Amino acid sequence: MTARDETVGPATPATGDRPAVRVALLGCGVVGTEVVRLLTTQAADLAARVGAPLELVGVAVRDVEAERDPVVDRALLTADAEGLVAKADVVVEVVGGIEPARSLLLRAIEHGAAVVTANKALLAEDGPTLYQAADAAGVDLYFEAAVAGAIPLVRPVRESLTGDRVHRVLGIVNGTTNYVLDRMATEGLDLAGAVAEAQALGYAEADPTADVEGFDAAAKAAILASLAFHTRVSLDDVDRQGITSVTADDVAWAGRTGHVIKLLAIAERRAGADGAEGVQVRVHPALVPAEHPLAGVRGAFNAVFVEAEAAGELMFYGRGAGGAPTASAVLGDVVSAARHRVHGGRGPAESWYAALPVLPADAARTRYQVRLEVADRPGVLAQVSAELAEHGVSIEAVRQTPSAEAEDGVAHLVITTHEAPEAALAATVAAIDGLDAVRSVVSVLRVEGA
Ligand SMILES: NC(=O)C1=CN([C@@H]2O[C@H](COP(=O)(O)OP(=O)(O)OC[C@H]3O[C@@H](n4cnc5c(N)ncnc54)[C@H](O)[C@@H]3O)[C@@H](O)[C@H]2O)C=CC1
Ligand SMILES: N[C@@H](CC=O)C(=O)O
Ligand code: NA
Repeated sequence: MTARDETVGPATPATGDRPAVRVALLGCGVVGTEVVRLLTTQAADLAARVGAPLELVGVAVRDVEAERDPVVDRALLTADAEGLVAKADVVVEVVGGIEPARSLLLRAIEHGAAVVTANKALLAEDGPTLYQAADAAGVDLYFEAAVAGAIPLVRPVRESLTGDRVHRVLGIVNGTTNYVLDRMATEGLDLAGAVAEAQALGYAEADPTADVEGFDAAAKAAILASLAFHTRVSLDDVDRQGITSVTADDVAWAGRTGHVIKLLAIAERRAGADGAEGVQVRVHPALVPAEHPLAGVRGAFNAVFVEAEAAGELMFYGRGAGGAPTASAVLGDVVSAARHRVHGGRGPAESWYAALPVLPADAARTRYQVRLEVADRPGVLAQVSAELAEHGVSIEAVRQTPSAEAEDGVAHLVITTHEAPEAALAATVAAIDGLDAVRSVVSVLRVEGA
């Protein structure tokens, strides 16, 4: 046997006599319960990967008497979250919302604990406060679960691509709305019916506002934009439109024109009005060509494209929600933070050196599909075309069909434009709406991913 042979063989967990890394869990709902399950069932493997055992020292809950999954040891439950964070090396926050999550995380950091959170709402509203506190205390702040659940996306953008220059991030980051739009397209459901189905399946909450109004996707877009462009971007900087205005008719027409409607989050570098580079971040429903990979993202799945200078186009796909998938991302962060406790080292701090201006919504340039009900008589198309030309919006295609539902003498006009500034398109639509021959502007949807 050679000297080399003696060094190889089955791996032995190198935990030695190292003291356990104490983990505190704040919140024991959908995600928290699955975090406990992984910490419990994977304990030996996690210890081997960290180099020391992970000891769950407590689980802070609102109601210690409530019925829970048997995987949660009731002896660990406490209503004293503040007291718990003072006893931990790593604090995991899966409570959600702004307060008391923010205060608890800040308290944990003050005590010198590394923190792991899945809380996109808090990060998008007040991430810099947490980053600054973590930096001052010299502790880790990890949040892979906050964007696209199980999909490794935060770490690739924050760490793997930090040697490159990201141009654009585009994707589906909300599983609930993707499920709803998918059911509308495949089953012909209306929005309310599809949302009710999503609620019954546990995707949408009883109050589905954060998902259907695009707040959840906008928070994730703000976090991704901050990481990708080394610039502080908050929820308020995101031009946000949810899916509540998407009708069954819009979905059916999308299909007829070779598209599907998806709620997209887009963050990109753009030149502002003064020509200087800035960042534009938006969330809105958009028509995606049926052959585009995003069109094939079904059900509650997420998928995100990242376009970078040297790397080119990267695609990340998987489960963006759900207890177990989200817990997978949380545990990855726990292991990273715990390894630093055991072996030294730090995760990345906030990087906002580029401080690019966040550009207003009208800085965006996209293609559009405008659907109109018009009088079915000679010259109407020419009038509409003239308005588009007047505002510098170039037409890519026009399709005119007598509308099956419309009364006699009314035609349905579907105009697809070339890329146009949002402001020019808005002015064009207002002018078209004012034409006598135009009965109504039925819908205006952006076209992305062509
Ligand atoms: N459920 C999912 O698919 C995903 C959730 N997330 C994020 O993970 C976090 C947790 O989400 P879920 O587990 O789905 O929510 P959840 O509502 O199921 O669980 C939150 C738990 O925290 C408890 N809680 C509230 N205030 C508390 C307090 N002061 N002290 C202790 N416990 C308190 C609640 O009683 C509840 O049991 C949120 O930030 C959410 O945005 C992120 C990705 C996916
Ligand atoms: N509500 C979110 C899940 C958490 O991020 C979604 O539907 O994607
Ligand atoms: Na993720």
